[in-house]
Amino acid sequence: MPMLKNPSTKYRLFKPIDLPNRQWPTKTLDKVPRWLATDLRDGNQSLVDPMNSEQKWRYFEMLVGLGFKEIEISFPSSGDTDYDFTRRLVDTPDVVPHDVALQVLSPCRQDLIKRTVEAIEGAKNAILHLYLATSPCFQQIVLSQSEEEGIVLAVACTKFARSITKDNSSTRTHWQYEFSPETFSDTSMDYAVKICEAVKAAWEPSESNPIIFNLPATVEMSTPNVYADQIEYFCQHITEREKICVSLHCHNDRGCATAASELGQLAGAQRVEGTLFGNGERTGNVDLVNLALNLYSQGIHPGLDFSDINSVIDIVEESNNIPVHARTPYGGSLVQCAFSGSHQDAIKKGFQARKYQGLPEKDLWQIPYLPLDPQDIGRTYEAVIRVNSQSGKGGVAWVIQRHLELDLPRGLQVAFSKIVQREADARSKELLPREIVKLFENQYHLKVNPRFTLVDYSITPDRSMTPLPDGAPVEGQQIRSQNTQNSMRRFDGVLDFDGTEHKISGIGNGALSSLANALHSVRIDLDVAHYSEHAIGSQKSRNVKAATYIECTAAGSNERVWGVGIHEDVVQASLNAMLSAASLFISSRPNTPMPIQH
Ligand SMILES: CC(=O)SCCNC(=O)CCNC(=O)[C@H](O)C(C)(C)COP(=O)(O)OP(=O)(O)OC[C@H]1O[C@@H](n2cnc3c(N)ncnc32)[C@H](O)[C@@H]1OP(=O)(O)O
Ligand SMILES: CC(C)C(=O)C(=O)O
Ligand SMILES: [Mg+2]
Repeated sequence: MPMLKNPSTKYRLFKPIDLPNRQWPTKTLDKVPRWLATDLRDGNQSLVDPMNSEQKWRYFEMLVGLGFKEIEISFPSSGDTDYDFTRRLVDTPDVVPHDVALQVLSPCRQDLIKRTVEAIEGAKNAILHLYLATSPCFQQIVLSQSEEEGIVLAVACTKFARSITKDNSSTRTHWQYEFSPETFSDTSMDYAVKICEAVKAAWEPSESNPIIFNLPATVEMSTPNVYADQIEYFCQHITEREKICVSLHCHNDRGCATAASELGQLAGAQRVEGTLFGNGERTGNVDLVNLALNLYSQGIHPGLDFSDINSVIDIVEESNNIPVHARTPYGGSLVQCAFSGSHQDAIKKGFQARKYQGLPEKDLWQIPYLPLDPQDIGRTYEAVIRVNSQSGKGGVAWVIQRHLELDLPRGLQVAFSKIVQREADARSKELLPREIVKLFENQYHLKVNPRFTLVDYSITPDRSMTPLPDGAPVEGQQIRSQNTQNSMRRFDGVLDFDGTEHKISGIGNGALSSLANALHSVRIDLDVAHYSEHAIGSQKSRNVKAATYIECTAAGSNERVWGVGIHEDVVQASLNAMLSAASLFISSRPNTPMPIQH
């Protein structure tokens, strides 16, 4: 068995900055940032097979449809695909809405900046984005550059960029400028501020057209609070703050990109760069769906429309050729779904309370275990509860309720859930709703004929006032009274038992009890212990039926069986329920002698 090596000489604890008066911990995230989607650049550059022009086009249209106003569309100097795509977007009328700015990225190299500007020139609104790494690690290892040389290069490139963009008198574009001190989160804060001051002086931003300083956690190096400190430090120390838009660009190496982006906003950032579902280099960029819906589920509209999240997922998955993980916040296929019994029970009670109990703030979403209403992102309640061997009665009852409109009484929930549990254990897999419904219909003979069926019957007032035979059931309070004047009823009928007909008759104080009494003659001695009913179907369509549930105890034993009957006629529904229980009873006792032939 290999042992994880001692890391203490190989890796270092990240050294936090000293920020004694930090303000961000007491702030609340209640503002919507400027969103920048970099799926078509940072996301795209990390794919095994980068998107082709058609895929980029479709993705771009989706981003616009979702409401993004700033979209990083390409790295035009990387090659023809990105360059041509950029030009195609710029040159095709009516594709880019007037209020959408197209962002393009270039390294600090004049030839590449020139090509980048050529690609985007003519766009109504463009953001030219340059990057240069500022951490000691990158300066020493990658760029072979001193801090001073870095500043000189950044300033020279900014001035060059300026000369061919906003200072170019023939430009048709409204230019914004973004500078990213790449690897900001591993940079000395004083140096980060210093290089940005120099870039700012070179660009000369205004309040109405601020420069964007995008402060990336190019590689996530620390806990999110440290990143927030760095952002607050930068915001405190950079001058002319009103001419600056501070932007975040968090990667997810430690799995904290969402937290870092949220805390970074508390620390003063106004803008967030990321991708849908967090595609991007290595573990990805911050997930903008996550951030946006975090705001939404706090009652703040993020300005992005994820009301049809499944369509978004389809396009993202097809374009990236990477599946959205089932546990991805909000979007994952299993995120609004519970398998475990106690979660299902709580969710079911939550929906019941929402429907039936006038909760104090009736519109407020208060469903246990579901922080967001699945319908808000275009999902239904159907799959909120799914059933496997970890599930309980509540989950099973939910499925039956949603698919058959049956509100099973608690005892029946318990009884049926045992059957489902057995089946799920035996199969070691999830039971689909249609399989659960079929189990229920088979168990209670809703579709298949019960072993007992009534070929013919009549229920008449018992004028003979015959005394009740021994053991004839007296219907309980919950049993519907059939007659107030003469409480006794006589049941006469022909019963088919497994293909053989039997004449039966009995007396009781209602239809149900007279049938139960009549069943004595075929050696079925059942007492009704529970009876309940409700209507199903819509009153409007006049397609209303009665659903009846009875629980019977076998005379002289503790055995209990449930029966379910559904019929347009309420009396027939209760007789069906009785026969359903009787069928279950006889099937549960393989050694029961055949009923007496008449
Ligand atoms: C953190 C980020 O996501 S940054 C964005 C990264 N995205 C991409 O790289 C995708 C597109 N890239 C490309 O198509 C290519 O890498 C190009 C066109 C930019 C450059 O290609 P090449 O000239 O072949 O250079 P190559 O990719 O091998 O190496 C990068 C070079 O740029 C230098 N470099 C790296 N970052 C920067 C920068 N921000 N500014 C200037 N030069 C830089 C490196 O030091 C290296 O220089 P060297 O050749 O003198 O050692
Ligand atoms: C280009 C920059 C912003 C980048 O993608 C990063 O640092 O991660
Ligand atoms: Mg990045």
